Amino acid sequence: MSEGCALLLVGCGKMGGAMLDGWLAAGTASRVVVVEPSGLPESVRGNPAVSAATGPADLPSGFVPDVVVLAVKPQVMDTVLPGYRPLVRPGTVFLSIAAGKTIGSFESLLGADAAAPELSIVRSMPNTPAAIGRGMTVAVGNAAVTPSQRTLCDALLRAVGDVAWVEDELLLDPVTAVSGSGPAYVFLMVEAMAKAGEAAGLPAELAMRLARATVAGAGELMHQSPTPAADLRKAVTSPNGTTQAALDVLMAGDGLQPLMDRAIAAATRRSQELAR
Ligand SMILES: NC(=O)C1=CN([C@@H]2O[C@H](COP(=O)(O)OP(=O)(O)OC[C@H]3O[C@@H](n4cnc5c(N)ncnc54)[C@H](OP(=O)(O)O)[C@@H]3O)[C@@H](O)[C@H]2O)C=CC1
Ligand SMILES: O=C(O)[C@@H]1CCC=N1
Repeated sequence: MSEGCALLLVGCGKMGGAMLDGWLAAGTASRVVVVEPSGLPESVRGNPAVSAATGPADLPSGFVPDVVVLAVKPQVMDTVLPGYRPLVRPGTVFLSIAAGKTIGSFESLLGADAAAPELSIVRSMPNTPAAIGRGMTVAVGNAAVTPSQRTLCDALLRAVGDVAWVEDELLLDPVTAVSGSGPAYVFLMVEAMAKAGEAAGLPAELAMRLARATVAGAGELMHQSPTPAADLRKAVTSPNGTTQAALDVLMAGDGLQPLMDRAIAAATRRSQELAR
């Protein structure tokens, strides 16, 4: 279904660029036009399937995208999107990856009646492991999205990792807080483990090497094993051993859980604010 789709990518920074590499590697898009102030990223220069445009008025003549991927920052979406109104047509689906921006806001920015059957919009939230095909994306579509458009968007998102579809758009705020922003929390944990290792006497370089390898190895173990995370944790924890001593701190009433609860709540609130 998705073979050979024509794609317009608006914004090719960290996230758009990572996804573009995945689509080209998987062959999910056969023709891509990229609108990005810095031009085409290095990784796609010279690829005959990809061309650059400076804006909506500069698209190749006769180019009719099946999908318009919106990958600019939420803060500039309101100024950028109205320029793409002429692309609204029954066969084209708009696929956003922007944090916070709601389906309702896209409907008004694209200038179509919210009830217009031809304005197909999918709002999604990927994450940066998409760069290595190990992303996690959650998506929700409006009523106008046809089964084939949903299949097409699913194929694009699946080319860079796993995909879950939800019916309730409000879930996208906590989704953003958990999986969209989540990689940053894990990288911070590596930094914190390395710093704590240094404080305990390890040379800085060795501490960072241990922290990085441990988080990467534990992540890969979890990826390859169907065992629940709590059981993987218990398998490390010998009764009255070293892990137990650390977990008594991390799992105390003032340990990791209340901290994570606050962090996720703050990110969820920020996602809700970005909608305004
Ligand atoms: N980074 C992440 O982990 C994730 C990001 N997202 C979402 O992805 C979107 C992009 O984020 P991210 O890739 O991190 O940000 P980036 O800043 O790396 O990418 C956005 C790109 O859009 C470009 N841009 C600005 N104005 C225009 C325009 N008028 N037309 C086309 N391109 C334009 C920017 O160029 P310039 O820098 O020159 O302004 C920039 O290169 C955001 O909406 C974010 O919420 C979603 C999930 C995860
Ligand atoms: O920080 C942000 O707003 C974006 C959305 C999720 C990850 N990065």
